[in-house]
Amino acid sequence: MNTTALKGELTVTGLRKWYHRRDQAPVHVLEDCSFRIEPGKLTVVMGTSGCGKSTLAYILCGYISPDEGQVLMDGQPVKEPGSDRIMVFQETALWPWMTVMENVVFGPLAKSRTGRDEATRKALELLRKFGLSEFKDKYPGQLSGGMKRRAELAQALINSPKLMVLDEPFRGLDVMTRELMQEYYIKLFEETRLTTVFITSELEEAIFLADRILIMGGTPSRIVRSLEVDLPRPRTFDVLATARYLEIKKEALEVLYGESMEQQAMAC
Ligand SMILES: Nc1ncnc2c1ncn2[C@@H]1O[C@H](COP(=O)(O)OP(=O)(O)OP(=O)(O)O)[C@@H](O)[C@H]1O
Repeated sequence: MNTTALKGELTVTGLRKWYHRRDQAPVHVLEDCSFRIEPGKLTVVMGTSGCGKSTLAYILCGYISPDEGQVLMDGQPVKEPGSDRIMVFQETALWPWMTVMENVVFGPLAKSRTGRDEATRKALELLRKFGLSEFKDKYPGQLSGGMKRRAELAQALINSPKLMVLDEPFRGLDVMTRELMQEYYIKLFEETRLTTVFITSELEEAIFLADRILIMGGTPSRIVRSLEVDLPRPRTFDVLATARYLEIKKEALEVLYGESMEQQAMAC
């Protein structure tokens, strides 16, 4: 097992976040939002659209600050972005004018943490793992959606982060490609046990990947339910046909449905 399994623990306490906008009413997104992310585990965060999932992800990575509360990673306060916390966004992060290889080695070379030979060696290893060896000299515009997502994962992992935060990384992919990406990702996670926070609005994807699902709810939002996903690992799509999967799905649906009804009632 990789040593990262022992790192990346997050303790999140009492987060409050408002967005202040010129000439418009401020938006109160998070209130008293507290939870723990266990090291070496894959935690999925779900919630209705606009409840503040991306806001939470930005705070965990130090891109924005909460108005109140704190995030500790391995006991240290998170106050700014750092290369030990990597975020993979919904939108592509590949530079279109660079080849796949140039994109993947860009981070370590820019920070002068690694020599070019070492960065190239690591990049080749990651590209092989993601089935992209033959595409290393192609430009992002020459890749399919799934290939771009895999190249972005390689681009993120080359920095050896302690924590990976993925914000709906497979949104917009067609169903088959999305399933393939889920398989790639679960294999990668089970091999590395890199502490992961994975945001998704797809319940099947959430249960297939997760060790635990945190459901956000309320207005402003907080974590309203934590569900253990005690399905066996290594995990294959066969788990989706088990009685335990259906039990977890039913429990999650009840909470998500309740939250969505509450949101609609408030909007009326
Ligand atoms: N920079 C900003 N300035 C003002 N309001 C913002 C800003 N970013 C987000 N918001 C508002 O904060 C709320 C939460 O947004 P956020 O993107 O975090 O939610 P989300 O759950 O990730 O949404 P989705 O599921 O649709 O991606 C929304 O009402 C959004 O309009």
